[in-house]
Amino acid sequence: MRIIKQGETELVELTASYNRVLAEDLRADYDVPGFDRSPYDGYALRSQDTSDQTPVFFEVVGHIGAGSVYESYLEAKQAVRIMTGAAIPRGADAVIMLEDVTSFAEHEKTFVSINKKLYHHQNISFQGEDVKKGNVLVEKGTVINPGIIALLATFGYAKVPVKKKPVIGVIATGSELLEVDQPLEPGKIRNSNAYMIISQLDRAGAIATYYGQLTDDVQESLTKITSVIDEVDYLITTGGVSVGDFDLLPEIYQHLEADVLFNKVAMRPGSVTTVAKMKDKLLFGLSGNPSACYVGFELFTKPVIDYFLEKHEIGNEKQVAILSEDFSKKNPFDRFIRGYYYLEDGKLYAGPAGKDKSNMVHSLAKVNCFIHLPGGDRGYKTGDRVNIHLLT
Ligand SMILES: Nc1nc2c(c(=O)[nH]1)N[C@H]1C(S)=C(S)[C@@H](COP(=O)(O)OP(=O)(O)OC[C@H]3O[C@@H](n4cnc5c(N)ncnc54)[C@H](O)[C@@H]3O)O[C@H]1N2
Ligand code: MOO
Ligand SMILES: [Mg+2]
Repeated sequence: MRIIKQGETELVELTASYNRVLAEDLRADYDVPGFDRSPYDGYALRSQDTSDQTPVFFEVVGHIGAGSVYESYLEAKQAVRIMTGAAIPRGADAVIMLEDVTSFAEHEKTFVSINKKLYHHQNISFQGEDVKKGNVLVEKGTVINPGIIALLATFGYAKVPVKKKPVIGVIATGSELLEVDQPLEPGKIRNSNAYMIISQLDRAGAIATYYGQLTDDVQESLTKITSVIDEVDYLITTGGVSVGDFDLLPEIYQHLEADVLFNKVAMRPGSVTTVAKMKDKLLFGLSGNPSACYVGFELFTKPVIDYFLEKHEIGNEKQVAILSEDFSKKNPFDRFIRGYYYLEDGKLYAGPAGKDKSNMVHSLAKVNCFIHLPGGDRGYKTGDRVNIHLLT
């Protein structure tokens, strides 16, 4: 976090601002409502003229819908037929609903008979009762949701200042990899990590640029990384970071003269997660194992994206849940179980989303959280309270 940069601001159309990160405080530059208005279809009148002892007849002197204004001043025993959202006429201090009056005509004038005492300010939606001018309504760093879109429109943001998305390159490494449209061959597998990461990047609010897959060849990898590094803010590779004969990333970092910040993490899965710094760019060396790759991204890349976007919350939201299954095997390292959380009877539970091995892919389909089990000399039991990281 200390060495990474934060992104710039750009203006986007209001309709394109959903899910983006607000780059400036959203401040009210006028009261909402901007004028006292009627919350009902009815008649605006002076409450002092009403009575519950005897019916009072009011002359209907005007008729306004939302968007129109009654220009005159309302006098004693006068009423203006007014629709929901229309400005309260000057002189009026209350509104009676249409259902509560009887209207009749006499000498080409219209009257309403009212049999009810209204109080001062009854049924008025006041200027500023929703939003007061000058208030900060949404702080910068907030992800824009549909409600915020409504506020942005209310305050005239045809263009919205949002944080620029980081551009993050994705490269898959491994001579065993086939592209998704290729038929299977002996010993080979389809590259799933790249597409998984591209969608994780999308979910995290970044722009993914996919540079394809490379074989385990130092020169090929060096050429590729060098040629694309200037196009991106950060670069993610998957595979080749462990200690195997064809795990070439450590050597590649050396050739690139990248500063390896760490190349092992005391956790499972994702223990091989490596991060190196090259000029002002970070190179994320995520594991080739699908589950380890997924976890490495969420724990290490996602927070960097959040920071770049200057979000309020860095990293995934944490909660405490009740464990729904035993994890009796003790483990010296912290584990991040690919989990599934659910609410039942008002309580939050979490259990494994499938088999918990770092080389497995099936459990990722159901995962909506990680269950963080700190390493130590004991296992965990059903009913234990555990921290979870929400992924939704
Ligand atoms: N002697 C040791 N062996 C291993 C260790 C160790 O500490 N000592 N660590 C293990 C752990 S933990 C992990 S995790 C893996 C990490 O492997 P790499 O990051 O080097 O990844 P690869 O060797 O390239 O591939 C591992 C595995 O994942 C498959 N893979 C690779 N790329 C993709 C992709 N794009 N889509 C789907 N699957 C992919 C690959 O075929 C391998 O099966 O190392 C352990 N070994
Ligand atoms: O990185 Mo490995 O997945 O710890 O299993
Ligand atoms: Mg390997």
